[in-house]
Amino acid sequence: MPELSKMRKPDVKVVILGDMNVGKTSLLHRYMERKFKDTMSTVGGAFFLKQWGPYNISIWDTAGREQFHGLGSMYCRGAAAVILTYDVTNWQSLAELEERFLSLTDTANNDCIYAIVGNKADLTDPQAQLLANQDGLTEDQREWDMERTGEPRVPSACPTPPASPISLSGVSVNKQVSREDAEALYGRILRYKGLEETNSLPADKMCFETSAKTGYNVDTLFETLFDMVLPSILKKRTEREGSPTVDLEECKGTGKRARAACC
Ligand SMILES: Nc1nc2c(ncn2[C@@H]2O[C@H](COP(=O)(O)OP(=O)(O)OP(=O)(O)O)[C@@H](O)[C@H]2O)c(=O)[nH]1
Ligand SMILES: [Mg+2]
Repeated sequence: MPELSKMRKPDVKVVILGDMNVGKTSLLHRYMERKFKDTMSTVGGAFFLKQWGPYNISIWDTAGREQFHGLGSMYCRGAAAVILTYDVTNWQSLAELEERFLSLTDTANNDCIYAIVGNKADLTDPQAQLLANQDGLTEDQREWDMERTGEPRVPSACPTPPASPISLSGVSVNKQVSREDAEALYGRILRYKGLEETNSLPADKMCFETSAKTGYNVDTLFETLFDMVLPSILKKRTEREGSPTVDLEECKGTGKRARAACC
């Protein structure tokens, strides 16, 4: 763990919330370390620092266990984005977002962005089992090739998507939460926050289905959010430094491939 005094100062804060076991820590490992690895149920919270172009984004992983619930609103204080995570195979995990986690976001910034994320899509969606990348390789296969040869593998033939989840892994789990359910929750969150749907980011842009296991949609989720919090970063910097104008377009997406740093 790096010394606190040597750490870069975060420009903006993103928090990931949700019930225990939905895969919050796994999503962060997948994004920051490009790996799906064994996890322990999170105790308290953990903090990752991501360099995004010239900016530093802190991403806070939180514990879903009831006993740590009281810490949630502390982690959300000053957040520019909150990722509300559920498990697509577990209806209750979506319900918990509204019943238990939404009120924790009262301490977030007024212009905080909310994303709703259904994880474990690999258990219900054949596309997510394979990963959405064009070569059909999983992130782990790609990483392994790169480490071994220094080159990405050229696929010999275009992979044919499997007909059903059963033909891929032999595991088929019922999907309990549909995209429509998640989008309906997004609408209720906007109402809870007193925001007009017409003036807010649309539900279909803010609801994601991901798989920390295969990497499906994980980069898209984080990188979409990072682009969306740029105005927040720029506003904060302008307030701090008193600089009058910043070219948003110039800064946008500059760090797309920056490697993760974590503490
Ligand atoms: N199939 C599948 N399993 C997953 C996925 N993400 C996480 N898991 C598994 O789900 C379990 C819980 O994952 P965690 O990342 O520890 O969950 P968490 O939300 O951080 O849980 P707490 O820290 O207790 O709040 C682990 O056994 C993971 O291996 C996924 O995308 N697909
Ligand atoms: Mg965890």
